[in-house]
Amino acid sequence: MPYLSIRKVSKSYDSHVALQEFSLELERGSFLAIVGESGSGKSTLLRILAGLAVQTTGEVWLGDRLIENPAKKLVPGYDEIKLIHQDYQLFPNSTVLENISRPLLNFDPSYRKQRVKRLLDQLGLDAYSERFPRQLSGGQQQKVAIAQALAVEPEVLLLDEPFSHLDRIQKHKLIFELKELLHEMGTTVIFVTHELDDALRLTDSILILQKGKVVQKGNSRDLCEHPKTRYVARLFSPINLIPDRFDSYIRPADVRLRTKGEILGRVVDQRYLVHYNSLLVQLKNGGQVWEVDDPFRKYQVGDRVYLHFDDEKVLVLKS
Ligand SMILES: Nc1ncnc2c1ncn2[C@@H]1O[C@H](COP(=O)(O)OP(=O)(O)OP(=O)(O)O)[C@@H](O)[C@H]1O
Repeated sequence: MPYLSIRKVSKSYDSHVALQEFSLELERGSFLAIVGESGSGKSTLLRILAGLAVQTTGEVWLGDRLIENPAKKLVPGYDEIKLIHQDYQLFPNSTVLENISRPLLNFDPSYRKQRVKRLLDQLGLDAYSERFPRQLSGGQQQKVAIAQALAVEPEVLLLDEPFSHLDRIQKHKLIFELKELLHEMGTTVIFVTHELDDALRLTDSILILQKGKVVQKGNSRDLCEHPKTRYVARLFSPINLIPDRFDSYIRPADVRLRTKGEILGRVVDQRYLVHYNSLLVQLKNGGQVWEVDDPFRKYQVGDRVYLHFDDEKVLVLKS
């Protein structure tokens, strides 16, 4: 039986449709990442799911409970569903321990103490419990905000790009730690981001939003091999438009470099990457520039190269 059920939810601001009719069912304890560019409606959806924004149509159900929006509920939001976004607000004059304790003020003091101790331990914050937020790094502050949201043991955690203040290494470490912790707690998680790489570090279950509309849902392999739009294809790698063939594209990794052949070009740039060199090749006819992988690091700027690809690797993408 689906646990979180989103039924025909949509949102318009005057005549602007921020989210087209959206339906989704999630099992308890499952993880989903929603990937979309800026303005695609990700935050709008999460705020509706958390009961913090009024939808134009549709309903959200958690088990057999209807999630009421602020038009119906005097105190918006639910303890069962927590939303964390990048602009978390910690209490500046409270210590880490006090910040994490706050949501638990109405709980039994011994439970509160034990719960906060566990969260400090789980998020690796023990050493900082007596510090104030200003005495912490961005990553540590973000962990405190996460601990605060987890204090009441929400059943659903909605993550709205909460790691965007962190550098790549810190971010990936935190996603990894959080993934283990949330699986252990059995939390149902929806993570929205515009970075596919971040999404895939948390889960392989991906939904792509474009201009307020779901364009595709699946795992990374489905999406990479059978993208429905150019945007979905480009989340994985650049794509090169094939001359004289409508809406046909090829990925840099699917182009082979030869010294003889059909499509002639000249290498105009070369970048050293961990598994291959990435080349920019200017095509002779038309002057278009292709991005091509050179796995044997064979070619230099100025070299003439011929480009080959198998037809089965061609992606036909109309939008
Ligand atoms: N209060 C509002 N009034 C009018 N339009 C709004 C309002 N909030 C959001 N929008 C519009 O709705 C659309 C979706 O916004 P939303 O914030 O959900 O996108 P997003 O995918 O979360 O973007 P980002 O990644 O930049 O946060 C955008 O076009 C935005 O301008």
